[in-house]
Amino acid sequence: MIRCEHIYKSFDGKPVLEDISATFLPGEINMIIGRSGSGKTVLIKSIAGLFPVDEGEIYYGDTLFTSLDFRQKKAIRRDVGMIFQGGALLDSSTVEENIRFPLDMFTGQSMAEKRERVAFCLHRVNLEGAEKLYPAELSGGMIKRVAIARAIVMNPRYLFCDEPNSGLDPVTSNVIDRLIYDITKEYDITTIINTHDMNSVMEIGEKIVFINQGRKGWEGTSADILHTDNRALNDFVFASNMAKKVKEAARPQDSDTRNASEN
Ligand SMILES: Nc1ncnc2c1ncn2[C@@H]1O[C@H](COP(=O)(O)OP(=O)(O)OP(=O)(O)O)[C@@H](O)[C@H]1O
Repeated sequence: MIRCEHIYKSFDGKPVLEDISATFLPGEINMIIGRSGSGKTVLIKSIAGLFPVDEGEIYYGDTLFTSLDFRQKKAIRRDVGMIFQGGALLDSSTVEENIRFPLDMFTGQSMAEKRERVAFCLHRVNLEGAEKLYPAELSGGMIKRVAIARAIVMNPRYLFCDEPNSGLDPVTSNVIDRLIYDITKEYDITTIINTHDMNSVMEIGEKIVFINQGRKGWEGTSADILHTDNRALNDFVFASNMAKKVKEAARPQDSDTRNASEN
């Protein structure tokens, strides 16, 4: 579990996050949604410890992460897997070297042990046999799968994904979503995903936190989103005509309501 209490963060005096509190549970797909520039990336990077917060507390389980020194934070980071926009693979390293990187950094395992673990993770993301390929030889969907394999190679308890579907077609996006969902359930990971992809929210989202101009605008389940009165959230969710039509189709017709109350 990860818990944020009253997080504030500003850059050069400009507030970006104001009074954000939220709890993210293990074994669940927790999603942070909001418009471009609302502060999602700054929030997930603050939670991951990549940005120091100005005020507030972040707990990993019972551990107050924000009070730890560098060495103690590094120990917690062993339990964290991250997937960044674009995949963030090392272009001059093979798939195997990219996935092995956290093992090289954090463990004293033998090369045989590391190879075995890399092979297992590649199998888990359906990329067996891709060990010797370079990132330039991979499709966008394959790059994301390698990034997922690298993120899970250390058996993380926490998984942070910043726009994991950016640049992917809808079908490949669904494959990546399903993979992240399955891994989260399989290993009981506390997964936090930043997205503005409403399809992902409805497909795999469980706990949703809506950030509006740096503040928490709403939180609830993906099912609740369709019925909220929150204006800013509705403007965000139903920005596309297709989404509006889906909502209208889901709404009971006036005649249905009348019939129901008459019966
Ligand atoms: N390192 C930084 N230095 C200064 N300002 C920053 C920095 N990182 C982010 N910001 C500012 O913080 C605000 C929120 O940015 P952030 O990247 O968190 O938005 P976002 O919701 O993730 O947007 P998107 O969906 O487009 O990725 C923006 O105004 C941005 O310019």
